[in-house]
Amino acid sequence: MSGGFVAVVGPSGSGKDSVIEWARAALEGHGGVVFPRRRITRPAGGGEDHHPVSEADFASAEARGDFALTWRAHGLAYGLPSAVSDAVAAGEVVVANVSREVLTRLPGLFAKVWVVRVTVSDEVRRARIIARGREDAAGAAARVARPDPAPDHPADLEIVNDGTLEQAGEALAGFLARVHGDLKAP
Ligand SMILES: Nc1ncnc2c1ncn2[C@@H]1O[C@H](COP(=O)(O)OP(=O)(O)O)[C@@H](O)[C@H]1O
Ligand SMILES: O=P(O)(O)OC[C@H]1O[C@H](OP(=O)(O)OP(=O)(O)O)[C@H](O)[C@@H]1O
Repeated sequence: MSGGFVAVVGPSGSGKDSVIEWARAALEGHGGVVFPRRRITRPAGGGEDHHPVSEADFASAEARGDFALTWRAHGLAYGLPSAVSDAVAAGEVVVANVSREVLTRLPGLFAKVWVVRVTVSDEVRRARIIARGREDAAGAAARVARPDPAPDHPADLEIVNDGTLEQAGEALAGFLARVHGDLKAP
């Protein structure tokens, strides 16, 4: 039985990484739901526990076929390791924060795909990006202004992250537990 891939998408600052981290901690020990570290050409830090890589190392890894999925945005390269494909093939549910640009590619890569869209108002987003402090003022403004590259793509779950992180995290954790349970159902 194959598993599937849960794409967590949404504009910068909507809370994707925070909600994923909350769900990861909540599902610790649950089994069958995995949260791979993204490879990003960005130095360590800034909230997400990603795997920082240089541009050169990213390009070599991409050429070797070390990635299940790659994309570029914000002047950075992002990749998910090829172990993600193996995990899905082995029946696991893999959860990752990805660009909305890759959504149309996912059904060609994984047996099952679910899309979780995280949203919040532009005012809240702007304030959260600035408070996060990862980007300089220009970088933060560019993230606020980036248009949605896939505005009409449907989602299986929408999380409006305008309440507490716990509320949003519980929504994702509950969805992941359901999806995983459905895969196991006879
Ligand atoms: N529900 C929430 N309430 C308050 N702050 C939040 C909430 N969700 C996320 N944040 C904060 O907003 C900022 C952006 O969240 P982040 O998870 O980095 O978003 P994204 O990955 O979508 O860019 C972070 O500093 C995070 O701590
Ligand atoms: O094409 P988009 O849907 O706009 O997304 C572009 C990229 O930005 C986000 O990552 P990143 O962690 O760098 O940014 P964020 O945390 O500010 O969203 C997202 O996960 C994508 O990798």
